[in-house]
Amino acid sequence: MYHRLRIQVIISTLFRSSTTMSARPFAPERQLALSAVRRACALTSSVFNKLVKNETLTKGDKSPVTVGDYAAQALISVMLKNSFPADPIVGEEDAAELRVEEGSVLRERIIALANEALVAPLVEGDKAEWGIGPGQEKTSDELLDAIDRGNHDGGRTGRMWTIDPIDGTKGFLRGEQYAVCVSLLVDAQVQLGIIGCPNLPVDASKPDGERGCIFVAVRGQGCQQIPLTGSTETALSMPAFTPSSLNFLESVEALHSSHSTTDTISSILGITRPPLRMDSQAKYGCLARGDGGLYLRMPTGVGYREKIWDHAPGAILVEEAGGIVTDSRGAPLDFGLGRTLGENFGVVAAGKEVHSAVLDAVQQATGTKAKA
Ligand SMILES: Nc1ncnc2c1ncn2[C@@H]1O[C@H](COP(=O)(O)O)[C@@H](O)[C@H]1OP(=O)(O)O
Ligand SMILES: [Mg+2]
Ligand SMILES: [Mg+2]
Ligand SMILES: [Mg+2]
Repeated sequence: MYHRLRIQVIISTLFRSSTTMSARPFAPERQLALSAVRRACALTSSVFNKLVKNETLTKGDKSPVTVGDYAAQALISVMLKNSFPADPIVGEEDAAELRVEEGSVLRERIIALANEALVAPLVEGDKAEWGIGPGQEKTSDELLDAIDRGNHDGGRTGRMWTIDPIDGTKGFLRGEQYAVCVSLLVDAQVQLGIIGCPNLPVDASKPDGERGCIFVAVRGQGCQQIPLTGSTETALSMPAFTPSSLNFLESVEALHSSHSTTDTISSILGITRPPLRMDSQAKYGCLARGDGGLYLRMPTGVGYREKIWDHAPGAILVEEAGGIVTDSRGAPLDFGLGRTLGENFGVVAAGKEVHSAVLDAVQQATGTKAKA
């Protein structure tokens, strides 16, 4: 009797844990991508500390970013290939320039950094079968091939990952905000988004407190924040804003998003609080947790096409935290057009309560026609 009961308890415990694991779509992808982003954040922080802070490479020199970009994309791509070998990747970087520089200091640095990140000891949640941990070095050719696996053209159907190994390069060089960004698209819909922000305060009300957060969202499973150095997950949901309590999140770089257009929109909406300017997709994470009520990205001119890796991870964070993300005409962002979002009509991300008022204001400010 005692044995039967014990067996039943064991079976039901096993059943419960296996159903919770298998019942959650994209659980393996989430776990692996979290680990990859965490490792890539450690890599990029070490590039900053070793090469930028002590000015081994000057800030005017593009190479520290290049080293970090390539090495982080190689690392993430190797990890994705180990577990999901059939999934293509739309990554920002490609290795063409590195291939002609065999033996160069730059290339050797990149290989060493990627391998250092791959062989770092396993932490909670990591699995050796992901091809990480001691002894898991890759050759130069394997790492260059991994970078080039990011050459996929994108498209309307099938599974594909996006990687932006360092988003917000200007912020990275200033020692301010930047982000490591990964997403999984299935038939052009974002199903998983992960953004690692090594320099972002864990709590916006404590700007001098602990720094380093990861934001993660799976479609239908909400948006969570996890400290970079821990595993405690905090569910995020956007607070309800009204125009009087709203403030903008926008790019630091006026070339990336028109500050003057947002100023006009701000006065149409009667917003009095100053904008919160920061680089990178950290803005989407901050919006999801309520540090600001509205992220606007208004084109500064014709010609620039937004890239899918610059918006797919962020968009799902905001949607899963209860917000709405569209272009400035009210149309959904289309991640099925290829590597870019096609024609660029900006981005409007905001809470449900204010999104349509913002679209109206954008229409007034720019003379464009917003969809109902
Ligand atoms: N003219 C432009 N308009 C909008 N975004 C741009 C433009 N030029 C570069 N970007 C991209 O903006 C992102 C950073 O945005 P933010 O200002 O919000 O931090 C980067 O991915 C950067 O791409 P890239 O990595 O190729 O430089
Ligand atoms: Mg980017
Ligand atoms: Mg980038
Ligand atoms: Mg770039």
